[in-house]
Amino acid sequence: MSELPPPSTACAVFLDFDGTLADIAAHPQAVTVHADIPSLLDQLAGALDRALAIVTGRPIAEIDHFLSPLQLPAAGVHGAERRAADGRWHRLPAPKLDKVLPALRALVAAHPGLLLEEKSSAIALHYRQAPSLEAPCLTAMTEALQQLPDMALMRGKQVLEMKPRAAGKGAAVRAFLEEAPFQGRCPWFFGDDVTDEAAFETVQALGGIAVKVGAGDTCAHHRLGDPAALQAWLRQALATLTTPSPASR
Ligand SMILES: O=P(O)(O)OC[C@H]1O[C@H](O[C@H]2O[C@H](CO)[C@@H](O)[C@H](O)[C@H]2O)[C@H](O)[C@@H](O)[C@@H]1O
Repeated sequence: MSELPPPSTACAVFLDFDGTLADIAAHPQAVTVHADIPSLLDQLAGALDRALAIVTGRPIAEIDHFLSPLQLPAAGVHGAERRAADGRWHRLPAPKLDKVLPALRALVAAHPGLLLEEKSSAIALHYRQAPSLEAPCLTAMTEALQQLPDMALMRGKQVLEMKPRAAGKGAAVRAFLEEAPFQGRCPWFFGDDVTDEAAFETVQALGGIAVKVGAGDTCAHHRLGDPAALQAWLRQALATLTTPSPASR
């Protein structure tokens, strides 16, 4: 791991949400975002010519809710949906999740500790409140996957997620980087989870900076301890980018 270099106004910043901008909570809706985060992100985006985006497994609508009133460029559902900086939406075709939902709903109904998140193009089966049920959850998701060959299984933090094979955080970052205001900038990606590794690989292959937030194996060359450390870095980055250099005073 090496020390983070100072940011410059030529960066594009990409931020994961859960475990990165916000601490992990007992339930997906129990997450809280520090009160000054929307304003901080808005100011930082301003210093970067708006080249700042959220790249998350959640639907973009949920990110808008947590960061309200701020609406940033965003990739949601692991890249299955994307709102570009010009406000245009890009969505992969919705998979036929109806084929597998009844069996997964039945599993969750039989075990109140489990939680099923039904997204437009993905399904997340959470077992944070019932960790002993990880194995049956894996069996159920593996069986479901056999009916949906265009979907892939990912293991997140106490969650098993099924998302379109064509969707990924690396591809989402590449898509942003083909468009203004991201194009031509040095990409920085901050994430905490195995689902962020594809984005880490992508930005490092492009000469950018990958930052793992928290513990765990990673291909990222840089690390911050936790979401609080990221928030401190964001505040420092804003100060660095908005303080005139001595030469320009
Ligand atoms: O890509 P991310 O922004 O990191 O989103 C990944 C998944 O995060 C959420 O689940 C995780 O966070 C929850 C709240 O802290 C926690 O309760 C859960 O155990 C974690 O797995 C979210 O619910 C998923 O939809 C995201 O895909």
